[in-house]
Amino acid sequence: MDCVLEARHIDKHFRKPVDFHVLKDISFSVKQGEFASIMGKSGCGKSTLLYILSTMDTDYTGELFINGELITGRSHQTLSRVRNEHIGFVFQFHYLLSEFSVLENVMLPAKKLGARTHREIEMDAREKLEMLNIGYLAEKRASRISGGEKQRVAIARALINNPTILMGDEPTGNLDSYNADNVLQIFKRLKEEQGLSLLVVTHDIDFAKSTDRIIEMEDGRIIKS
Ligand SMILES: Nc1ncnc2c1ncn2[C@@H]1O[C@H](COP(=O)(O)OP(=O)(O)OP(=O)(O)O)[C@@H](O)[C@H]1O
Repeated sequence: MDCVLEARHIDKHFRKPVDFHVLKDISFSVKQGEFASIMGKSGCGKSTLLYILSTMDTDYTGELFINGELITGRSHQTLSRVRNEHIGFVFQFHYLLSEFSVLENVMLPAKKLGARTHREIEMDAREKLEMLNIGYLAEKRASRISGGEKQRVAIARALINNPTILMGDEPTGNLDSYNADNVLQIFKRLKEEQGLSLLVVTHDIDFAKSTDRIIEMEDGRIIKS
């Protein structure tokens, strides 16, 4: 598989309260094992684009391919399957369920997919936590761990269905420099050791410089990639 994600002429308007042309003819692709970042001034359309690329927003023109499969115009059921099977997502805020244990949080997306037994999922979740050096947190309540630990748990959760591509919207935006670097090193390891593809929106120039490629946006367009 060559390209894990391909955007062709993605265009989007927000119609309310007034017409606003937020994305203008966006075309680019992410290759297998590539770690790309998206940068650009606040309001240039990064999050809007990522929302489309992660199949959560279907209100656009153009074409989106994930793993070679045309995603645009498909049913909600298909989008949900593609999202669960192929895409891991890490946000600025972790959105862990605070009343559940770390292990339960990581297992949740795999239980939703329903392709494996509880035991298989639990073993995999523990392995993912170990890989991120937080195996010792498995039984803790998600509300009782630090911000940096929460983000690593969110990464383990994003990896539980073995996605083809990991997308992040400011995944280090809420972290101090130590924990931000920790997340960056984890992403680089996932790329190098597992051939994972990553696409991350960031405001952090040092983070972006550590990725394979910086896609620069301005006023709804890609100006450099
Ligand atoms: N639902 C909406 N309706 C109208 N305009 C919107 C809507 N959502 C976002 N916008 C506008 O679209 C533009 C792009 O927003 P977006 O959140 O994609 O920018 P961004 O580059 O991710 O910004 P930031 O770096 O601040 O997160 C902004 O001007 C924003 O105000």
